[in-house]
This record gives sequence, structure tokens and C-alpha cells, in this order.
Amino acid sequence: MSYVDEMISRAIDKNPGEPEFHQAVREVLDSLRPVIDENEAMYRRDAILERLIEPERVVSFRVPWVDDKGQVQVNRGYRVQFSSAIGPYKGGLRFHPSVNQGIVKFLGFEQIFKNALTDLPIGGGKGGADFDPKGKSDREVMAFCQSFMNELYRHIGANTDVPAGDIGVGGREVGYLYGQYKRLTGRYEGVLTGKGLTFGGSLVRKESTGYGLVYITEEMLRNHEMTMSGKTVIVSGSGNVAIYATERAQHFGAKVVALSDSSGFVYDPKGIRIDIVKDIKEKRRGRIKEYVDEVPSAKYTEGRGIWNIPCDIALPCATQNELTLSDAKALKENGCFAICEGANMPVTQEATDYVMESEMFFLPGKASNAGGVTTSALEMTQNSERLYWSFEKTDSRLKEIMVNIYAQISGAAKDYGYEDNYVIGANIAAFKKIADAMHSQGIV
Ligand SMILES: NC(=O)C1=CN([C@@H]2O[C@H](COP(=O)(O)OP(=O)(O)OC[C@H]3O[C@@H](n4cnc5c(N)ncnc54)[C@H](O)[C@@H]3O)[C@@H](O)[C@H]2O)C=CC1
Ligand SMILES: O=C(O)CCC(=O)C(=O)O
Repeated sequence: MSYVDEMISRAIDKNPGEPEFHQAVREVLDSLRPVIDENEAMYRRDAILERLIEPERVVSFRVPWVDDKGQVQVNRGYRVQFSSAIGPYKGGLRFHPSVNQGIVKFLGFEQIFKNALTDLPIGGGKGGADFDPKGKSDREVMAFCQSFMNELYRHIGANTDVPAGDIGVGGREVGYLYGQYKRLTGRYEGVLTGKGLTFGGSLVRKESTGYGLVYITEEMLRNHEMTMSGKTVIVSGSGNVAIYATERAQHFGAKVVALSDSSGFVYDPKGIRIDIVKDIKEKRRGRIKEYVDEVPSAKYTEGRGIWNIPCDIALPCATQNELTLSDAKALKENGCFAICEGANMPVTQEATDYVMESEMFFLPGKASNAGGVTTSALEMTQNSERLYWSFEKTDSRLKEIMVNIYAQISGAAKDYGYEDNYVIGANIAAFKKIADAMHSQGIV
């Protein structure tokens, strides 16, 4: 059996009941075959892949808190410190009822490669809890965040592990987490990113994942003599990534006609009014169906189906495995020519295979949604300098890094004879840096 196949089996055997982690490992290792084949004996001797798929540390803990009725609730928290090969662990926290160890491990594993592509000194980690902030009062969210930090603070630090937001964790949650960290440790340091702008946060962090997605999509199109201008775009989700992807795509002249949430989707043939979506989602914490109350041209449909709407470009920005094989076929039939992932692993493996075979452009999340963690790393830089950068400086650095990521992934794909295969390109470009750092640091 080849080394890669052995390692895929090992990941499955040693991590039962973690299908998302298996999926992420398989996707990465499969595409590393051309590199591993070049020097299989050396990679085997150094157990590079065994070490890469085994997190350095997994912490799981009890999170008790009191709800508004006086009832004690108990959730489970996690932090997976996957790899510090190229810097302190870095990656978000997800608060969602679906969170379990396998999901946090898949996200932490992806994060190692994504962070390597940024060319900034950050390793890979991820965390979260099976807590649902939806429908909770601010006091309940604060109580949960404080209890979560009562354990997490022992494991993190500005130079060891720097969490940030993800699904269900935005500015409000990061603020509560930061306040509790400061209270417990007495330290005022860049231990979390995505902080508020009055206490060490960076301009552009809020916008950065969505903006970065559009910057790299535009760069890919530019390299094929195209542009987003005039294109019809579908964005799924209506959270942080979706909102700012929509805003930037519109800025580039695209027409975004649909957005969704976990209940359903809105279709607005005149183009989504992002100011209204921001009001519903960021201020009122409401549901996307409220959009049609304010925009008569729009239609709301309950349930799945957003990918049946005709478009040129699809930007899945909600959650993992949200775009299936039948969705990919519907997109292709309706003329869609590019799928660029804003979320982490939103396209299933079968759908990805189909997309690659049908010669659509496909940008994998570890490259195309790297704008968020990039700006987080820029926030760490600003915190270390004890300075704030302007919006323009931060945004232009973000753009530069996204363009550089595109150059790396297209270059690596071409070098190995897989031109325009950005899945292979991203995995190989990232792996080479990680493996080199691991090799140089000895057996740790
Ligand atoms: N926030 C960030 O900076 C980054 C986020 N990501 C990824 O982007 C994705 C979205 O994250 P955020 O926008 O930060 O979260 P968020 O919590 O702000 O928004 C998530 C959105 O997805 C929707 N959603 C959840 N499950 C859904 C489903 N099954 N079908 C349709 N919609 C669904 C929610 O209703 C919500 O609108 C996640 O995969 C996350 O890991 C990736 C890189 C950075
Ligand atoms: O900003 C960060 O540190 C992490 C963002 C994140 O969780 C991700 O890239 O998936």
C-alpha cells in the first residue's frame, strides 16, 4: 500500500466517528501524492504524515453556565492545537450545536494548510463548543463565554495559541471572552483576534474573509482574461463571510441575487440590498426571511435549493458540506463556471470531483477564505507593535496576500502538471512549507 493510502486508513482507524476529519485528511493527502512520490522514503522515515494528521494537543472541557431562568446548563468545549510547525496555533472558535471533536479537528487540520499559504508565522488550531448563541440573551452569551474562558485561558496566550471567531462567534463573543481572559490573567495582550476596535482590534478584520474571497476570485478571473464585473453571483449563508463577500462582489460590479441561512434562502433578481441584510443580521440578529418584508422584489423559499438559481459564480459561505453533487450539477447546467469556497469545506468531496471533471473553476477554502486569518495575523502584528493601522493599509496588505496565495497555488499546480487545479496547488504549496519546517525542527 502506498504511504498516502496507509495514512488515509490510519486517520480513519484511529479517529472513529469523525467523518469530517476523515474527509479533510483524504482530500489533502490524495492531492499530495505527486510530492510524496518524489521522496517517499524520506517522508516515511521522518513520519511526516503520521505527525501531520495527529494533533499536538486536544483539550476538551465542561462548560457550565446559568440561563435566564436560573437553570444550570452544561456544554462541551474544545481546543485542538493541531500544529505549531510554522507559528503559534491560530484559528477560530465555533459555537454551534453541531460542534464535536471531529468537526473541530477537520477545521484545525485545514487551518494548518491555510495559515501556511498566508506566508505569515501562524500554526493551525481550532476550537469551539456545542453551544447555540441563537435565541440567547446577551447575558446568557456572556455567562457562557466567561465559563468557556475559565478553562480555555490555561491553554492560550499571545505567543502560544491565539483564537478568533468562526460560526456563532463574532465581535460580541470575542469581547466577552477577552474581558474574562484579562480578568483571569491580568494581562492585556493580543491573545484573541477579531477584538473590538477600541481594545486592540484591527480595522478590516470583520470584512476580511469575505473581501479576501472576492480578491482572490477576481485575481483568478483576471488570470483568465475575465472579471467579476457584470457577473451574476450566488452567495450562501448570511453571516460574517457571506455579508462581506456580497459587499465586495457588488463593489467589483457583480450582481449578487441570493443569500441564505439554515432555514431557507432569499432570491432578489434586482440584486441583494446588503444594507438591509446587515441590519437584519448584524443589528437585529434576525432571520434572512425578514428581508422580503422590506424588499418586495425578493422571494423567500424555505429549506434548501439556493444552488438551483442560475448564476455565473457560486460563493458558498455558510458551512461544511452544504453544496452536494446534485447542487453542483444544477449549477453547471444553469451556466455557472466558477465555485469559490468562502466557508470551510462547503463543497462535498463528490461535488468537488464533479466540478473538477467538468472543468469549472474551483477555489478551495483553505486558499480562498484565508483572508480572515490573514487579517487576524495582521491584528497580532499591530498588537505587538502597540499600533493601529489604517483601513487602507490593512486592506491593501490583505489584497496583496490574497494575490500572492493565488500565485502560489496556481504555480504549484502548474509545476506538478495540474494547471488550474487549485485543490492540488493549495495542498502542495502549503505542505512543502509545513514539511520543511517540521524537518528543520527535528522529531517533535
Ligand atoms: N469568520 C471568519 O473569519 C471565517 C469563517 N470561515 C468559515 O466561513 C463559514 C461561515 O462562517 P461565518 O460567516 O463566520 O459564520 P456566521 O455565524 O457569521 O454565519 C454563518 C451563516 O451560515 C448560515 N448557516 C449555517 N448552517 C447553514 C446551513 N446548513 N445552510 C445554510 N446556511 C447555514 C447561518 O445561518 C449564518 O447565516 C464557516 O464555514 C466558517 O468556518 C472561514 C474563514 C474565516
Ligand atoms: O482569524 C482566525 O484566527 C481564524 C479564522 C478561521 O477560523 C478560519 O480561517 O477558518
